Amino acid sequence: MITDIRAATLETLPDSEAVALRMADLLVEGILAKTDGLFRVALSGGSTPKRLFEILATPSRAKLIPWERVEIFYGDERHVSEGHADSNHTVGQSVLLSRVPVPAQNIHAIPTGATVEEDAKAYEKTLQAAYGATTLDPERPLFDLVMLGLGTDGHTASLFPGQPVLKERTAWVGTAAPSTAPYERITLTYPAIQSSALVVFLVTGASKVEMLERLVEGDSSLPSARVTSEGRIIILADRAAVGEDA
Ligand SMILES: O=C(O)[C@H](O)[C@@H](O)[C@H](O)[C@H](O)COP(=O)(O)O
Repeated sequence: MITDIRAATLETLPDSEAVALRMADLLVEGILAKTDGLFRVALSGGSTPKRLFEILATPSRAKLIPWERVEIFYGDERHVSEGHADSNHTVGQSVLLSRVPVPAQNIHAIPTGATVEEDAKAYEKTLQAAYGATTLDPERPLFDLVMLGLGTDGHTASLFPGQPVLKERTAWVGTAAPSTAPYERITLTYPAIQSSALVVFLVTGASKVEMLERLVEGDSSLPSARVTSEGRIIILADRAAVGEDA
């Protein structure tokens, strides 16, 4: 049964630290509950996840996780050279992945060394190899957890307003060239995000008040509000993003 954003659970937490801690708990719970195969997670980009990554890398938390059973993907990537400061993988690698014993073969950065179309195709092949099929089975989600952020224009991953990739219903990975953000982008498409047991939005800060309100209302003019899941959708927001701190 497909869940849409209007059926999402909104959890309001005191501050961004509490949001990061709650996300860390959800990840630990999910990983420990997974008994058949690797726990496949798509990390979100931008600045919000950084504190979560720091928390997961702290020894007291890291030792709770059987990292050999975790397989890391990204929801999207900026099409910049490997190691570029604005790359989502550069942040993920430096703040978390280089500090925990997740096997290197379980880490799948989105390639950025060829053309954006070639790299998107290559990433789709990586996803299909991990999944073991080239078509998505609604009964068998591609991801155990997809983490998403919320942009101040209502985008999520790199599903930006007005981009052709919003119409993609077959490919698992697409590209975007938003005029409102630097760099070309590679992104999971809606069908790939929908193939998930759990989608969690992380939304913090007063700058997100308007978009969070419209997301929760299911305003389908926002790309983020068109996200669906074969499983559950949770929105973790702090009081500032909900507008309670005003
Ligand atoms: O690559 C990216 O930028 C992200 O994937 C993007 O979708 C991000 O999650 C939102 O723009 C929120 O970004 P902040 O967390 O920095 O507000």
